[in-house]
This record gives sequence, C-alpha cells and structure tokens, in this order.
Amino acid sequence: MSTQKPIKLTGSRARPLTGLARVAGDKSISHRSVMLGAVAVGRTQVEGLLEGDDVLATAAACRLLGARVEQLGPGRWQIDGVGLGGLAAPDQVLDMGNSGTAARLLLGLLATHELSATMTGDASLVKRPMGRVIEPLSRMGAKFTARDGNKLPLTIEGAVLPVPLVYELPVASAQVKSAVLLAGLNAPGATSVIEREPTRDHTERMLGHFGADMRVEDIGNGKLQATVVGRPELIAPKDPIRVPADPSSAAFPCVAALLIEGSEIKLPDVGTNPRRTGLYETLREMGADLRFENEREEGGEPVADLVVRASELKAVDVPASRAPSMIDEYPILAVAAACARGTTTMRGLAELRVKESDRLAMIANGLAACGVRVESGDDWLSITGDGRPPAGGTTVATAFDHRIAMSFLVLGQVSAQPIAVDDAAAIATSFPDFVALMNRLGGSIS
Ligand SMILES: O=C(O)C1=C[C@@H](OP(=O)(O)O)[C@@H](O)[C@H](O)C1
Ligand SMILES: C=C(OP(=O)(O)O)C(=O)O
Repeated sequence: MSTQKPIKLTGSRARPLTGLARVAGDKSISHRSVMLGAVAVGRTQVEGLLEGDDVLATAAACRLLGARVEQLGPGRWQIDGVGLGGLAAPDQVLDMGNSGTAARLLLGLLATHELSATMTGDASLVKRPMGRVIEPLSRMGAKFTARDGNKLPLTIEGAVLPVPLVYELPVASAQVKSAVLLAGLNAPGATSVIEREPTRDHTERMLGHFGADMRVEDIGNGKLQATVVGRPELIAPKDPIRVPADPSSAAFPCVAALLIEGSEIKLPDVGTNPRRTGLYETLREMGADLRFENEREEGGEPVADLVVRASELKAVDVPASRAPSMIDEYPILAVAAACARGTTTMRGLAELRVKESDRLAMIANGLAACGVRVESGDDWLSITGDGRPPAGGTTVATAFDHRIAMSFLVLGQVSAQPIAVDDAAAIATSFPDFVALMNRLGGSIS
C-alpha cells in the first residue's frame, strides 16, 4: 500500500467509446522476460514491456542481483544476463512493492542460487501467503526465515546443493508453478510441476523460447506435467521479445465499450493465450459482440486484434473450472454482471481472497454500495441485474487494489450517478495509461 497521498478519481456517465485502444504490455510476460533475461547468457531485448510499478520492481530487483537492465525508449528495454547460477547477493533489501508475481517468481530463481537475500513488499504484499512457495522451494534445498513463517519480509538462503523436485500443485497458481520451474533451472536433473487445473503457461513458453529443455505432457486424469531439465544453456533470443497487450488490462476498456451504448472500439495486439481468455468466453456467453481478428503468433504467444461493440448482456453461470483462465478478471466481470439481465453466479473464487485485497469482499461490498443485489459465500458470488446499470452515487473503497479501482471507474461511467474510488494510485502497478486511454476513447474519468 502506498505511503503517497491517495488519488481520488470519479467515473461519470460517458459518451460512446470509439477508436483504437492500445493497451499496456502483458504484466505476466513482462516480469518473465526481465527475469529470464537476467539469468540468460547474452543480451535480451524487449519491446512493449509493461512499465508499471510491478514490473519496475522486478527490474530493480534484477539490477540489485547483478543483471544490467536498461530502458532504451518507451517500452524498449534490454537486459544483459549474468548466466544461470550467476546472480549475486544483493546489498539491499529486495522490495517487490505490490507484486505477488515479482515476489514469488524471484524467490524461485533465488532458491537455487548460493546467496542470501531479504525480500519485502508494500502493506498489501506483506499480508499475502508466501508459504505456497516456501514449501516446495524448501524441499529443493532453500532455507527461509519469514515473518509468521509464511509472510514477507523474509530472508532466503539459496540451496548450496539444489535438489530437483516433482511437485503437484495444491492450489491452482501459475506463480507457484513458475517459482518451482525457475528454481529447477539451476538444479541438476529434471524438475516437474503437475497441475490439475491448467494455469497460465507463459513461463513454460518463454523457457522454450530461451532454449531450455522444457516439455509439457498430459499425464491422464486431467493432469498436466511441466518438466524443465536443469542447467540448460539459457540463451538470450536473437530477436526482441514483443510483449502482447495484456488481456487482463484490455478487459477494462472492453467491458466499458460493451456497457456504454453506441460504443465500438478496437484493441490491437491483445494476447489470446487460451489460459488467459476465460473472461472473453464468458462475455460471449452473456451475448457480447466481441471478436478476435487478425489472429497470429508472436514470440511463442498467440495475439489478435479485439473488436468490441456495445451489447445487451444476459446473466450466466461461470463454472469453477474457468477460474484459472480469468482469475484477475472477476472484478470487471462483476461489473458486467451488475448491468446484465438476471443472476450471474461465479464459483471457485477462493483465490480471490488472497490477491492484492480480499477481492471477493471488495467486489461484494462495492457493488452493494452502488445499489446492486449481491450475495456471496466463501468462494462464490452471485450478482443480480435488471439489464440496466445500477444507481451508483457513492465512493467505493479500493484497499490499494488496481483491479478494484479500474472496475468501479468503469461502472461509474454507466451508472445513473457517478462512482468515485477512494484511491486510484494502485492503477499504476499494471495499467499506468488507463485513465488517459479511457478518456481518449470518449470516457469520463477525472
Ligand atoms: O503468474 C502470473 O503472472 C500471475 C498469476 C496469477 O496469480 P496466482 O498464481 O497467484 O493465481 C495472477 O493472479 C497474477 O496476476 C499473475
Ligand atoms: C493478482 C495480481 O497480481 P500479483 O499477484 O502479481 O500481485 C493482479 O494483477 O491482479
């Protein structure tokens, strides 16, 4: 949570959104390109890197660990790697800010480097569970001293003799999967992660792109096993990595355009990795007029241009099995559901409770304050709309959560009365250009 002065912003009834919306680079892919660049041999070039606070925290940490990480121009970065095993002990605490991805993935890399480092984060990150990575990484030989045993700040001592691991994920988490695979990079032999519910696979794809011996197999019973063979020659790719626009960020202008009558927008170069597109599938089921055009592949990731037209939405049941492919999109889906006709039920949401805020509670309380009928349980939400936007006319608490802030600013642009958010500063963690982009399209956030 920021120590800076809160930034209060208000979303008010907007004109139809039109035009081209270039959305910021994918956060997950940006973190990974900097981290893999830092441990590869040679110079990794990146285009379209997300320059949000979360990724800048990864860049700063990789510098403290000895890699050269430089910005050449807007979105254009280069990383001179130290080679696998070459990370150096940092002479300062690694501050991962608000970013769970930065903290957990970096702990993976550090776990098999013979060094000691202390890591912390902001008031939100220090509340989030780290036991989920401490447990497997300890089995690989790393040692941890953590506040309350499983929270930041913590000190990690990387393994002197790393042990490879076969690990079945107890929770559907790409961050835990990635932490174990990244630790496996500098362990002898093969390290595998087994998952029952497929989570985003950017680490697997990018490891392949850097030349690692990486394979993913279907091992039956609905399980996938991702295996990396340790101590590969990890080589900086010849061509720059082009980071697609983030489908999780594109979700906000997309839902705004669906809800604001008369809108039609185009979002170029959006990542369409099927492990990330659950929201778009759900919106289509709700009757959304959205289509992906010009589908292609760039740097091992599928991308397309997303065209969205205002649509009348109807309620749907969102199955728990879809949660991993849209885990960050429930706040904005809840906004769409509040304006749809009927009762939308979303299940399998337990993980929402351990994000930047308890998102399940923040969505339920925020929508109720805006006049929406909401019910919730431990891991589910149901939202009833009558096909028209709700009353609004309130200030919603965000708990320094970027996705909560952006979601309610979208709702404020369609609700009968404006909706303010108490602090929009966190938006800079993932989508620094959000307010300017929305207003350029015809939105009304000030
Ligand atoms: O691996 C990643 O880049 C991410 C994985 C997800 O977290 P979990 O692994 O905790 O589900 C997601 O919520 C986060 O925004 C980014
Ligand atoms: C959960 C998120 O990120 P992280 O876990 O990296 O903080 C998010 O961006 O919604």
